[in-house]
Amino acid sequence: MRGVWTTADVRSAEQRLLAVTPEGALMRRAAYGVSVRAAALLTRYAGRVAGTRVVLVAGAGNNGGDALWAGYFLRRRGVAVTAVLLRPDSTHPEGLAALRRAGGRTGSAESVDVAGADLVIDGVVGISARGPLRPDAEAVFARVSAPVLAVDLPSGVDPDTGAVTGPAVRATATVTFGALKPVHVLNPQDCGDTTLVDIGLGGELGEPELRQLDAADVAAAWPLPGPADDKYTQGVTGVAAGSATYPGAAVLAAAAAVRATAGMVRYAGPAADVVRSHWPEVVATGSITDAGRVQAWVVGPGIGTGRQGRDQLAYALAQGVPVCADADAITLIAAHPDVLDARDPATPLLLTPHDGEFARLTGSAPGPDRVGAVRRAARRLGAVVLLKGHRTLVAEPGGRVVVNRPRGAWLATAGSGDVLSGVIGALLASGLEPWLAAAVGADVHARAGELAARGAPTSASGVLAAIPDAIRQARALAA
Ligand SMILES: NC(=O)C1=CN([C@@H]2O[C@H](COP(=O)(O)OP(=O)(O)OC[C@H]3O[C@@H](n4cnc5c(N)ncnc54)[C@H](OP(=O)(O)O)[C@@H]3O)[C@@H](O)[C@H]2O)[C@@H](O)CC1
Ligand SMILES: [K+]
Repeated sequence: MRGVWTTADVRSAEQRLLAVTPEGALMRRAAYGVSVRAAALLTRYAGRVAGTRVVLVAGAGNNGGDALWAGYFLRRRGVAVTAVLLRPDSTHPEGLAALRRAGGRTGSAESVDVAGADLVIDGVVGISARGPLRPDAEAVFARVSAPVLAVDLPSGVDPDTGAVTGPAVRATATVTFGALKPVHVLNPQDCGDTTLVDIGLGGELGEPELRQLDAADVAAAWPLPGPADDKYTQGVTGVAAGSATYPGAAVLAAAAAVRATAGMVRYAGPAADVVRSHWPEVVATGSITDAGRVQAWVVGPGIGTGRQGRDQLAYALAQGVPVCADADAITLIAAHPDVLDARDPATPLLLTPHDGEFARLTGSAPGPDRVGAVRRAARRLGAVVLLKGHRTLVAEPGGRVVVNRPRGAWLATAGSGDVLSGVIGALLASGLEPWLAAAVGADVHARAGELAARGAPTSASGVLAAIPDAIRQARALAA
């Protein structure tokens, strides 16, 4: 599992490390990492390192200091380096002296040939950033046509939320130090390809703000049948979804549960005949009260927001097994919070809203601080909340949050959410703790979307068909 730390965490860890490190050593280590990445980008985009032209854009703080020191290292590799000093009177003195010593030049925003650079290094602002790019820096970046390497993070993007509220740098690549910060996982579009340079912070960092699963985490969590298992012991998933008029959600959610584990899937609802005809391995009945015993319920996709859906939800919540409430079930909970009274508080509940459902559920849209919003919702509802989005987030009431890895936007297709809830339901039934079931389910769902799409639009049925390959992929990468 990869950890992600807030700027406050990183700053205090840095303070402790600085106290026991020779003056300037951390910055030089960080800057050397920037210069190595810069050289790789120059090789890729300009075909060489020596003889290329690099422009540094340096602000007033240590981020600018990093850029200037990186310029010093690049000078030693024969690169022509010019620094635009946004705050000439408060530029990092040692960094500036080092750059000048190595033969680097400096100039004002107007005098430097920014458009002629082979690479631009953004050292405007780092973890002390507040708000968008200021007009002087914005004017410089408006003239940039070369690739941009961001020092620590793209300036103008909020380090702790990844939000962009005005002009900001869009980087080709980012080099960060010591720890990933939220911006790198919440806004990878603006960071480009992020590399982490170890400056020895590891031991000083506490609990991470966010976590990201690796293939190894997914493979380790994925339930595998043992020699003593039968169809019941692997967990029976119950699916209450769809309607006679709209059976699609029922078919997709039940089928996803079938694809996701080797155990048994029961379906209960008005689409029983359609589900059975598509997936004969599903044990289907018309009414949830006749469904028989299950180890987890998926309730909601396509059940409607009327009396029948409400009864199905209340029944599932009263069975003492984990419930994944999706789609219409979320709207029902938002409209009738008392429906949750049927639930024993010890029974895990997992909610999977998109932004609109989240707003209905909590009374306000997630806003720019999506991590804060989902964490608060999980705490208040006493439930695991999976907030869908380009970056899917999973929060548990205790405060831990997992952020999904980006795998393209192909999953934004009708019925995709039904597939996700089926996968998560199967994992819940197998006994995974709900937070992990949601995070692992979202990971495999995203992998399946990527495999199904392979560069062209796909459909929920395509995602469904790719689930086994997605599981194989995660297991192979972890092996
Ligand atoms: N500590 C360490 O050991 C190490 C630190 N390292 C490096 O230091 C960086 C943090 O440096 P830092 O704390 O000096 O602040 P930094 O981010 O450069 O900001 C400077 C000033 O900019 C301003 N400003 C704010 N918002 C702005 C905006 N939107 N647009 C423009 N300007 C804006 C604001 O001042 P203001 O103008 O508001 O008074 C702020 O004080 C870190 O990201 C990493 O790169 C590495 O070398 C590893 C070792
Ligand atoms: K920066």
